Amino acid sequence: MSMPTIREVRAYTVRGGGADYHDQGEDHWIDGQIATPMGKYPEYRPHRRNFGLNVLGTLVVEVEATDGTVGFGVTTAGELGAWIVENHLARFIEGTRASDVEKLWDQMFNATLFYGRKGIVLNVISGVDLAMWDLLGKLRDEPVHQLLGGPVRDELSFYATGARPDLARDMGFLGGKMPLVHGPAEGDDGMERNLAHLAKMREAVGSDFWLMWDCWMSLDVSYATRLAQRAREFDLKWIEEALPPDDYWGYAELRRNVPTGMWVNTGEHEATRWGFRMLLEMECCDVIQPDVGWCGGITELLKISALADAHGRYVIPHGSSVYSYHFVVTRHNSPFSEFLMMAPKADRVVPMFSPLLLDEPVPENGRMSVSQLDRPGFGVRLNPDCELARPFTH
Ligand SMILES: C[C@H](O)[C@H](O)[C@@H](O)[C@@H](O)C(=O)O
Ligand SMILES: [Mg+2]
Repeated sequence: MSMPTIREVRAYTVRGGGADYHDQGEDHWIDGQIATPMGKYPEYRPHRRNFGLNVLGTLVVEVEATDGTVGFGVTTAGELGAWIVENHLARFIEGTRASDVEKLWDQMFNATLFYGRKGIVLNVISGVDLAMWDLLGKLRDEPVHQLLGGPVRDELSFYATGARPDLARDMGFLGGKMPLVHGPAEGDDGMERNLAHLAKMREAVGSDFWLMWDCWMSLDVSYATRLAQRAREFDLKWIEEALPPDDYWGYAELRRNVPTGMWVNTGEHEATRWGFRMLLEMECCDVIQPDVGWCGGITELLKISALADAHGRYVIPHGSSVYSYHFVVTRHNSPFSEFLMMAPKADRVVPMFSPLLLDEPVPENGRMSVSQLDRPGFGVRLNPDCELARPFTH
């Protein structure tokens, strides 16, 4: 088969869930009080929408091949991302061979280096890259996991992220990762309240269930060290993203400080092989957690993962639903996956990118068979009920 080229790229935005899963209505657990780097300002403490966690919205990138086949990818980037795709990246995408993902990635990254490197530009590059892999799978009539070398196991197993690990246990998950509620600005009282909550959850779930804390970049080395040491009593499995992403030195120190056996995990706000090289070479963490929609897409995640493997580290991607599943199932050093509980009360399993995608598989009893991923590309469709806007055209 001769490989078609890309005829057109289109960038759309959509609000309310989807890839910007923090873009939820009121009373969602994900927007309750959670420790954040903005928690030192009392007015921005009660919920994260206050300081604009949901400002970006979802970016949907569609790539249409000359034979009419359309691939798409989603990420968190909204209008800003749409502008970058339409006004800058389109020149590299259109006319490229649908299988030339490496060359396209290299061109997009190098052409944006003067204002990119991390953050929203890498989200956008990731979105385009996911669209290209989806297209390639559809053109070859194969799931993306086959394009990546094929599954190394028959099923995926999941831990749940949400406010109710006690309910996640009953739903069959391996463990529950809770948001830390109180940050350093809330002093000793906040520390005691965090520990009391962990104690209560350990009591509720028993001893054979993982419990973790997601600290969402909110702590400093001293607070995180004290928290981790005191959490040992309650068998905390890992402490996640305890520090700001640029504090590689702090992570290395924290990793030396935590009790033996407790993991220090991080990386969901890190990007590219160079960012992860810092985390790995500086021995910042036990597990890296790249988000395939933010770190550079599948093309870059393959490199990050190989680097982690050479350092003897697990790669447990952050969220990202099918975009993660197709990758995780092909890697020996990705033995389990995250599932984000997007039901407002974290009391039932709903698709992670709801309502944007149709056919999005979800775990049952904490597991998912690879056969649920056996559709061309990433195997999902855009929900026609979600109103897409195309703010810019080129
Ligand atoms: C619960 C955390 O604060 C984030 O909302 C969560 O999305 C992320 O950090 C995660 O690891 O899933
Ligand atoms: Mg996290």
